[in-house]
Amino acid sequence: MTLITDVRLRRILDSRGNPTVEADVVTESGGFGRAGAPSGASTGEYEAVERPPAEAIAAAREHAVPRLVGEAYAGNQREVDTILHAADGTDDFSKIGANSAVAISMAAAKAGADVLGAPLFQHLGGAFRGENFPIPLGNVVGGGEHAADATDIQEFLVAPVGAPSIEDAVFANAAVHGVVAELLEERDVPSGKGDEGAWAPSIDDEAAFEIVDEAVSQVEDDVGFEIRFGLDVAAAEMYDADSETYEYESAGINRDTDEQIEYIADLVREYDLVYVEDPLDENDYEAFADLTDRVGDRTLICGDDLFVTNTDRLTEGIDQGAGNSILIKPNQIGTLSDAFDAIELATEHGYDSVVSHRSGETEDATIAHLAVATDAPFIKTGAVGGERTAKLNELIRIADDAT
Ligand SMILES: C=C(OP(=O)(O)O)C(=O)O
Ligand SMILES: [Mg+2]
Repeated sequence: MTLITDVRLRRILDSRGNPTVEADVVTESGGFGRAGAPSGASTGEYEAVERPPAEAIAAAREHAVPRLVGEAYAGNQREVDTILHAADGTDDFSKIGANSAVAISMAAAKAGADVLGAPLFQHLGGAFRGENFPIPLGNVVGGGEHAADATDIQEFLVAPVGAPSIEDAVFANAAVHGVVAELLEERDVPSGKGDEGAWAPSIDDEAAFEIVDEAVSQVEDDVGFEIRFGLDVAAAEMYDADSETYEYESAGINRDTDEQIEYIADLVREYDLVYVEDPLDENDYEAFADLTDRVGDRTLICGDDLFVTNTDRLTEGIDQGAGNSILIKPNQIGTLSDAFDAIELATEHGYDSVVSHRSGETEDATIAHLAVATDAPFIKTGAVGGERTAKLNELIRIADDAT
């Protein structure tokens, strides 16, 4: 029934207006799945390779599609993903492109679920999933590679840790996003939005901390449950290897590695941060381990560019005690099976998984299902904006048994 009979690939628009890959997978019994590849801007050095979409599509049509059509079963995700690896033949998807690979992998999963008549999260995670929901991390202020002339820290992320339901959590994040706008207006600070829909004002990080802290407190008082916040520092983007310092341009400060560790540890204590992603350079496991040692008992130290959803890099991190959580971006590694393996390895070793969007997104909501299917404690997918709410609203639908 789930034998793949057609794979179609096309270029579509992503949220930045750039082309990306969309895949359709059709099965013998008429099952259908469609998925779009996201795309990063602050990409990790060790990510699987995203090829220009036209090239990725041509290469996948030549090398992968013939191996799938009439040969593979969409209901057998491992088989599909193994074939994608074999068709590519490299260890970083540089031949067919991780963008083609991930779009086909996710579309096959959806086609498999369609044939089975099961929601995607259940097809991926089994009958006992669907009760637990991830806490959504919502980006409300940001800069870095996602907006020019804004904060040095890439993302200020709201975490409604005490929300009684996913619906309450999603609306709390949107409310904080709204209050941040009011506070910016009160201070006469004009602001556009960055790539992920967060406000991107021309302020330094210190001012952003004040504003987000105040907005979180206001909304916490309104909703009556605990809301905290966290960061994606995206420190690899600030790190200058020549001077071996982290460059905070808006504040005009450079910090060496010890000072960076101290600074982040102080922020964790001062703002009771619940989450800190990529506080240090993507090559510095040792510094990650040092920071984890200091504050890992009170916050999540998450590796995004550090681990790139890669089990080899996660294994190195586990060995060194670097971080206590991993960001999971399926397109960083190329297939859903690889993303699952990273989550399983993390769980086995007490690392929390944070399933994540990219700054360039489509309406695709696979990551919402992936988070529920794997019982991930957090999902990072923005707070507002159509390509972000596609995932948040899908979580609400999953909770309502309406997917
Ligand atoms: C979502 C992120 O941004 P990008 O997709 O640009 O890597 C991130 O760094 O976590
Ligand atoms: Mg990141």
